[in-house]
Amino acid sequence: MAERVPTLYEWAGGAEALERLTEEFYARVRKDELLAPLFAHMAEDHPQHVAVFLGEVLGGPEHYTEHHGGFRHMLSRHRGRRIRPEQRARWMELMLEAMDVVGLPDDPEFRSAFVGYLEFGSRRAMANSQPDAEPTRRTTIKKWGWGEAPPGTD
Ligand code: HEM
Repeated sequence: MAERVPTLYEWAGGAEALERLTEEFYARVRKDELLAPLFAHMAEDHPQHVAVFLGEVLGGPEHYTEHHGGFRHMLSRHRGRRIRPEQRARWMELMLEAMDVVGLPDDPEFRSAFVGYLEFGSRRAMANSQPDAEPTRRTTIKKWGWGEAPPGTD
């Protein structure tokens, strides 16, 4: 029987690896002139909550849905923030740096899948943060997988 393909969450190193990622990322955000103003009032546990959210997206436990208000709560935190394209681009840049610094797996299969999600999520966050954003029908967190290149792909 074929072995089960690990989830992106498992491959990344689980909750602990994602927490290291978001701690490193928000340390950079706090010092960044484009992003710091947007996050000036974030709670102490914001990095940890985003790690839990990402874990759920990547196929880990559904703890953001069960304990942190779920998809609609995440949406409400972006609403009205008017994220600008250059802020989104910087957000991606700092995420990519943080991934390398904390040593997330750097195989092409994992990175392309994870970065694919971050491009998707950050563009959705930016769109939903505009004052004229269309209401979102989705109520549950979207899951992300390996896409075209699961581990072991030639
Ligand atoms: C894949 C992309 C993204 C994900 C998964 C994500 C996830 C989240 C989550 C889960 C929260 C709520 C945290 C909580 O429950 O406490 C949040 C809040 C927030 N996000 Fe995002 N986000 C993304 C992209 C962005 C981008 C691109 C920006 C801006 C450049 C942004 C700005 C914010 C801000 C300002 C908050 C509120 C912070 C506060 O509480 O003061 N997000 N995000």
